[in-house]
Amino acid sequence: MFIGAIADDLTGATDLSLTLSREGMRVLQVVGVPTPDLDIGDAEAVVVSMKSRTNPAAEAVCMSLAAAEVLRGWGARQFLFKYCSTFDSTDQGNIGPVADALMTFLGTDRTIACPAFPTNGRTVYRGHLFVGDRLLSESSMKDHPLTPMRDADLVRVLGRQSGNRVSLIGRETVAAGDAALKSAFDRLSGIAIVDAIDDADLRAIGRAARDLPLITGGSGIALGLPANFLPQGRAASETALPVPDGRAVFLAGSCSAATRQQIARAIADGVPALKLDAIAIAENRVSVAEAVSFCLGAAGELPPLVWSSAEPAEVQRAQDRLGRDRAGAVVEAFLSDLAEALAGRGFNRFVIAGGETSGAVVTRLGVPALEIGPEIDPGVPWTRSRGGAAPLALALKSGNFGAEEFFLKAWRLLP
Ligand SMILES: Nc1ncnc2c1ncn2[C@@H]1O[C@H](COP(=O)(O)OP(=O)(O)O)[C@@H](O)[C@H]1O
Ligand SMILES: O=C(O)[C@@H](O)C(=O)COP(=O)(O)O
Repeated sequence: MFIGAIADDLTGATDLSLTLSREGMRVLQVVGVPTPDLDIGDAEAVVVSMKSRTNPAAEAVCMSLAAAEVLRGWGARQFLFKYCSTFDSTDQGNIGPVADALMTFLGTDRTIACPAFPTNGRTVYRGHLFVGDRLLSESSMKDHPLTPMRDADLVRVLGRQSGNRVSLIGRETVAAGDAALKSAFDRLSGIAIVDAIDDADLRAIGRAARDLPLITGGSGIALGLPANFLPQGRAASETALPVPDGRAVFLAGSCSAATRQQIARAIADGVPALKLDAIAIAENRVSVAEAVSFCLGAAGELPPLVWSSAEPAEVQRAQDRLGRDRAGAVVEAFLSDLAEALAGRGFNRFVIAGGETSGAVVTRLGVPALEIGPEIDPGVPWTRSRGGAAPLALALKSGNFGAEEFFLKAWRLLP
């Protein structure tokens, strides 16, 4: 086993697993902190998916260290802490506290932090994170329900979260060649935000990072890592992962701008849809049984969609009434109850939008591990459950990923 990765949410973990697998690595993604006796087969990278992004920092640290301990026991040669390409976090954490704790655990005084994912429009320049052409703080991430990002200066953002010194390795060093970049990493003390504006930068960073025990970043940071371990020319394999015949459902708890557009498009394309309201759920004015009947009764050709995704003003109203965490939790619990009920009624294909949402649903479905299948859109593969009950096909979409026609595109790609 070469790479042991710890991802702070489930969709982020599938995103990372897809990247490693497309770079030729045999990847196993596990859901939750695994027990040391889990059979990882011939996996060269194991990605532990957690649901720790918005937990209290001490809890996130504890879960991450437990995962690191198991990965070390399996012989991981390099550790990767994966967080969101939009650096989703608050001033309390969890990126800084988890990175600090992993550094101590691995006995290293240095690491890098680079959330860049240029294919999906996330670039880092002069330490500032851009989403498309906008600074992070001017993107729709400023209104995220759980981790509103209102500062694009990552040295400042991470500086507020970490006990380590946070510095910048700028693009001029990244572009200066492998030796210059490696020497910057060798001289580093603390955590360096590293600029990256395209995949060539990320591959250069990957090569220069070959001796770092710990790397932190988005999935893009993994582009250049497999080549440090694998024989040259190992081809990626994209295998379709069939599951037995069964029905499909779309579930969306992400309030991200891309997901809201994808929902509008699916409805315009004729997908039967049921909208949930967070306050109505909390006040028991809508029941899971009604949503189950809706899905069972959606007899047309296209799968049903159940969604709670809302504009920032509606999210704000729910949070004012219920509190931020409870508003999120009631929706996650509702969609998990629904998925569990549907899984018992012949549904075995789930397309789920949202990282926290996917984490809640997949945990409830009792899925211990995932195999990585073909890419639907950048950062989003089809996956198949491994272990647990009957195999499920799962497409777990990060809120802001995917083309406008994502839902039907994903469904049509199924074997
Ligand atoms: N209508 C709503 N009001 C308030 N919170 C909501 C609503 N719909 C969903 N949520 C919550 O917002 C959060 C969205 O996070 P997540 O699923 O990670 O999406 P993303 O991938 O876009 O970040 C979840 O906790 C979800 O339960
Ligand atoms: O890096 C990314 O952007 C994704 O892999 C990711 O982590 C997104 O998180 P969610 O938007 O919460 O799904």
